[in-house]
Amino acid sequence: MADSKLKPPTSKDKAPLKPPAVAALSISNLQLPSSAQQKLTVGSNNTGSGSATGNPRNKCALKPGYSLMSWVRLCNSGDDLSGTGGRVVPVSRAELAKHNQVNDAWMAIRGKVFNVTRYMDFHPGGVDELMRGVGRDATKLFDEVHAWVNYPQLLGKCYVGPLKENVTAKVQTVAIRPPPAPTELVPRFDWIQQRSELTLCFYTRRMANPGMLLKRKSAADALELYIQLASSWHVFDFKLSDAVVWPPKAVRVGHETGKIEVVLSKQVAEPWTTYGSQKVDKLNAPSEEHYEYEVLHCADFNHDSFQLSLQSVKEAVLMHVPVGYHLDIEVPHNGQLLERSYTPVPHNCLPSNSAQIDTDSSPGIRQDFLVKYYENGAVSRQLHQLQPGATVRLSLPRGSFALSALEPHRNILLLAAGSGITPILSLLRPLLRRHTNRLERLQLLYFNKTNSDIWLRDKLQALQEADERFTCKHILSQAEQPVQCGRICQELLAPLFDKQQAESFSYVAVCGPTGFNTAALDSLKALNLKPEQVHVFQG
Ligand code: HEM
Repeated sequence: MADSKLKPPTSKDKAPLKPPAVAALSISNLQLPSSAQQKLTVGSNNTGSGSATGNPRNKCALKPGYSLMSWVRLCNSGDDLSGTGGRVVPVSRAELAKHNQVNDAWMAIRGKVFNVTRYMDFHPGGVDELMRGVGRDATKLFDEVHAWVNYPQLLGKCYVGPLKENVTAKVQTVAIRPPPAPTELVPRFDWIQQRSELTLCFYTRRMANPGMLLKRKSAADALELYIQLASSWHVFDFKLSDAVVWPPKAVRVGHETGKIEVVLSKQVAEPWTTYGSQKVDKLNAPSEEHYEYEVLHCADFNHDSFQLSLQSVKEAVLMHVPVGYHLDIEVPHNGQLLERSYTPVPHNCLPSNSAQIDTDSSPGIRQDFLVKYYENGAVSRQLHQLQPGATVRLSLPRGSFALSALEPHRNILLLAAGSGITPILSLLRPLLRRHTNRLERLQLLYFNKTNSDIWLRDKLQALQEADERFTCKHILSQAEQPVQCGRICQELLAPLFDKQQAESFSYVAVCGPTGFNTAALDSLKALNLKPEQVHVFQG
């Protein structure tokens, strides 16, 4: 009997039916899906053009040392892969055309220019194929070959800047976004009302970890709501029966239930016969990728960090960031735009002395950050100088953390170093409040140089006292007694993965600087943890 898997390919087989295995890779969080790794291991030993996945397409054998893992390492090495020294530089088409050599290769995809010079030898389709797209807008070509490839993540560190005069490309971002897979979830809408309130409800899926962006419109009976599910957006454009008060009275996003509720006060308290009407578009992403925010508060937090609280200008948007996702803060400097990723800090984690500032503003109108100040860090230096009222821009939520991946795990270890604590903080509450497969143990090992570098010690201590399942251990590299002294290494972690122990950890989330993340990943691999048991956030 013929094995269908071994059948020679037909031209139909070449159509992009392949599951987007590569899309699961995240540079920003260093997570390697097992399938991607396998593919690479085999691919790098191949001599022909056969595919490691058994998918007989035009994949090339990669030279030793040019695996996907090596690319991830290079991306996290701090090397300047974009060649712009971390600056975002707008690029004209004429300028783009000049970078068309193998040793100087730029490429535009969906209005963004990437320097792919260092990626050449890592490209699974080979150098010659990649060269077909350099020096020009390669969006169409890229999509024809492999629309599913998650290039924003793979090339995140190669980003040069936006392609100038790129109005059409911006529109294309919306239009060309790969259509959702047939199984893709579409949020279900429902509504309920009281005399004075209207509640809009959206049901996604358990553990969907949705993001949300609510936009005020000029008319008081209209609003736009965008729901983010992984990398896709669903847009609900509402025309309500009557006027409502902005901002909403409450917004609730259930991490576990996947349910979103937006509670609006009616301007006139009376029963409505219907909520109004809405148009849904499941392919569109918000047309704007950045939103204006003004500084509410910028004040030192400890000897080398500060708290930055931002509020949407004119309260125009309300944003809920999915657990483990980050926002890019864009700040102008000398005619250029500097950008860096920061994970917002949950309100309940903020130092209590910041409570004087506007704590009651509707959740999501405000975003709070703890920022480490680097003497040579252009972005942190700029942000530190901001006065209340100054404006910056925030991107849409970005990331690829899958909360659902943690659902089967009841013993979870968190490894954080320095300011890498911020994405970890966003996990604490959702994990401890999880009802399904209730957590047994959540342990945080928090690595710092000295005591004075520890962020939010009191808050972590209070959580430990409030919930016996949570423990936090501080590990200092320049220790003052009596805390534990050390650095991340296999010996330190080994006892936590002793299979003889009933409570050995089965999942680890890591966030710190590159060196820390790499050391953690190496140690965890040596302790036989599989890629799907580890998530690394970029520090
Ligand atoms: C626009 C010019 C490009 C061309 C003509 C091209 C061509 C190809 C070809 C022919 C393959 C083998 C296809 C196959 O497996 O069937 C391939 C694979 C691949 N390319 Fe490209 N490529 C281009 C740009 C890029 C860029 C910019 C990236 C960076 C993110 C990239 C990442 C990949 C990856 C990850 C694979 C493996 C895909 C898989 O396993 O399914 N390519 N490419």
